[in-house]
Amino acid sequence: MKIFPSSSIKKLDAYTIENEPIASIDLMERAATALTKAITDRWNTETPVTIFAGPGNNGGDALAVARMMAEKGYKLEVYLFNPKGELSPDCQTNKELVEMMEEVAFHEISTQFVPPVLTPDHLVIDGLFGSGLNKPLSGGFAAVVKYINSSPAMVVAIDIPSGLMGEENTFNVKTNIIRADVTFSLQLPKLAFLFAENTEFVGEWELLDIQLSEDGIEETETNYEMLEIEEIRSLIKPRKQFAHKGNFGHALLIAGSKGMAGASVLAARACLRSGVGLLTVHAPMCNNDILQTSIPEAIVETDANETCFAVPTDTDDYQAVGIGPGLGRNEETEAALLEQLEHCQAPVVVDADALNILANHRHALTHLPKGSILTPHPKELERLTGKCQDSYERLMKACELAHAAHVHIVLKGAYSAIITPEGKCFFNPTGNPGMATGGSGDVLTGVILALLAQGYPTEEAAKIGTYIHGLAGDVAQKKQGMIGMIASDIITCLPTAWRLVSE
Ligand SMILES: NC(=O)C1=CN([C@@H]2O[C@H](COP(=O)(O)OP(=O)(O)OC[C@H]3O[C@@H](n4cnc5c(N)ncnc54)[C@H](OP(=O)(O)O)[C@@H]3O)[C@@H](O)[C@H]2O)[C@H](O)CC1
Ligand SMILES: [K+]
Repeated sequence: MKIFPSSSIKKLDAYTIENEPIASIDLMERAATALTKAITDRWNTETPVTIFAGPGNNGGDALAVARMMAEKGYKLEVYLFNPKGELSPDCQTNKELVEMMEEVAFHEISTQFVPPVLTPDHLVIDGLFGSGLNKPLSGGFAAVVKYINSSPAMVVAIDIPSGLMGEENTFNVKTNIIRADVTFSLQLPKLAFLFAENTEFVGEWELLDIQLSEDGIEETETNYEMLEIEEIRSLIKPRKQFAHKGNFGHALLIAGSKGMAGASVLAARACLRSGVGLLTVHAPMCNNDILQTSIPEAIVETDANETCFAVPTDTDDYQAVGIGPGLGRNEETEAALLEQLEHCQAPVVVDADALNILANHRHALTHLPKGSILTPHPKELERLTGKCQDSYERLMKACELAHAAHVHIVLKGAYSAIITPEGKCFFNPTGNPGMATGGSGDVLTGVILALLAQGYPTEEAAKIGTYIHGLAGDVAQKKQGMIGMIASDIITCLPTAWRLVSE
């Protein structure tokens, strides 16, 4: 599913209006019908409703919703803010329609605004500004937003909370943004919904289909997309009847140190549960017995060092390498890692301590093996790129890094982003907060490593791996609950996740 910037949404509206064809006012009617259904499905006619409408089409939507809800018997009060004495044509039309309705208490505000009483029983519908917002709110509009935010009422935002920009909010005035409980967004999600710090404004979000032109969506370019199960399913290669383990690659995992054997065990198990033909784990001597007993399916190759990765190994026989989980960061390991990366031909998944070491040796980032993937969480990314103020800046910096280093990046978190060297970002919808637990990242490394070893192109390996990892987390959450689940449960649920997308 594509995610468009506000400018493209305007063009898409225009495309739909011209090519469906549909009159602009009828498209608004369609949006309002979907909004009214979504709102009236959740709140009954007993709910006192106060609607705040702005001068543009977001306000037009709100006024049309007011009319439709009044027709259904809701008790409504409507405030239309028109400080410039100028409304968009469709907003004007809907104003005239709602003004005529006796059952609606309608107020048009040009200067003085006496705020209505809002109780915990009230539902506020925010239709002040939508995708047409072009600067942070200030003055009278900011005062209205603050009033709504300070009230105990439930707040539903139309399309996007008023005051929130669709993409970048780094320099926005946070106190002047509506804090919605629910956002009913039209057709497609906005990039801003995917950033953790905007949850306080967006609340729960739901998409409403208003049948914008499919051709228009198809033709309009964007760098942002949400992954969907159909795409992932189409990428997974079926196994041939006469397949043997040689067809599914030999992966090398370089992981673990004294006290951190667990990270290597988790990554190795996840790799084996993701279809790899063979797996060798390169580990310090002290972890040999642990690995041999806990993962009989893996081959163990011991490092010459007792406690850490210290001697690079030959990677010629492997189709992919995973490096980093539980590796530690001592000097010997640093040197070994840099040398290992320099001489490796196979694509590498670089995670955890390997990323932290690279942060101290950034020059090494620019000669990583072709097809490599970095899997940082936000802190690890910032060690590589420098501090970021918010998720948008972090995403932009990750894009710059992917471009400069010619690597793919999986920026982990809710809606993990898979970033290509060309600057495309694919957001992952699977996963849940139960996965925010130690070892969860090691599992992802193992899954992606398995896919690279099986010969999946880098972008596909990153997309499938991230999606499946989240899906396994969702299956685990259903079984164990968010609080009780641990990283091993994600591995246990990998087979179910694979079946869900491949059968
Ligand atoms: N396809 C769809 O998604 C559909 C969307 N609809 C709805 O339309 C809005 C977008 O409507 P638009 O008219 O483009 O924009 P807004 O309603 O958000 O606001 C535009 C007006 O707001 C003024 N403005 C912008 N920023 C500020 C600000 N910081 N302070 C004060 N005023 C501001 C702007 O005036 P300018 O003179 O600055 O240009 C405009 O007057 C979308 O979100 C949906 O809700 C359709 O109804 C159906 C299809
Ligand atoms: K809004």
